[in-house]
Amino acid sequence: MLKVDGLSVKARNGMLLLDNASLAVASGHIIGLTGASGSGKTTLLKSIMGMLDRNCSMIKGRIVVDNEEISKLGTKERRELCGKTIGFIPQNPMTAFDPRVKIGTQMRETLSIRLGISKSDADSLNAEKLMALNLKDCKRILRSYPGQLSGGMLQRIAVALMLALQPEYILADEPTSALDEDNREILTRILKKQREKTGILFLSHDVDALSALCETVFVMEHGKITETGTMEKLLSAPREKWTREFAAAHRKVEERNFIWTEYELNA
Ligand SMILES: Nc1ncnc2c1ncn2[C@@H]1O[C@H](COP(=O)(O)OP(=O)(O)OP(=O)(O)O)[C@@H](O)[C@H]1O
Repeated sequence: MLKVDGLSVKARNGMLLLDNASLAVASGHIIGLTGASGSGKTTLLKSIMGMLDRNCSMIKGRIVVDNEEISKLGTKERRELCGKTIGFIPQNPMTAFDPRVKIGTQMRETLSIRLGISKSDADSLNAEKLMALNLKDCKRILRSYPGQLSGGMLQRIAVALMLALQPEYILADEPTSALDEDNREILTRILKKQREKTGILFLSHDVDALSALCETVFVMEHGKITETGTMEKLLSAPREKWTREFAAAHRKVEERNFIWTEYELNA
């Protein structure tokens, strides 16, 4: 179980980025986290990863993974958890890779160091996972530098690496944001399958993905968890301001789609 317990994070300028936030992710479950832009979702993930910006610090609370309070560990021990115990799919895929090194080299080194496997085994595992994510041109991808690939491709490569590493917990920050419809569906299917052996914290504004994947969705506003429930319940009976607006916006999209479909049928 990965538990965030009463976490508060403050920036040096005095701004409270997280305010007594608590949630838990158990293996075999996908927990959703949504909320307005700037409400603190990424800060929560960075806190779990031990990757808070230098001008920010935890002022209260605990982060516990499988009964170990990881927020008490030093930087080096914390870094060792990255990849094997906790995997991170960042929101901006460009930040996931070193722009100076070819993708194939980065993936190979990550797997051979983290999993202790040979470079050729790492190459085969990488190719297999890239194919699973619909990146069929994997030879070219492995020979490319990050800047030669699209945002959507880099996002899927970050997911492929995560699948190869098989961490106990995955923190995914808007993993579908740069993907087209087909690839969003493929990723949703893969994460659903991955849930069997992993606990996943899934940050998203994508109602379809949140509904398809998450049993419980947490809503964050101004650094606080304000509301929790199934996506269906949050949309049909929202309590708090942001959730009400989010549900209303979703209804409008659905109505527009409905009108468009009717129009198409009558045209
Ligand atoms: N290093 C920092 N110093 C000061 N303020 C920061 C820092 N990092 C983030 N913030 C502020 O903290 C708030 C929360 O940011 P965060 O990136 O966690 O939000 P978010 O919910 O992930 O947003 P989005 O959905 O747009 O990614 C924002 O107001 C942001 O400007």
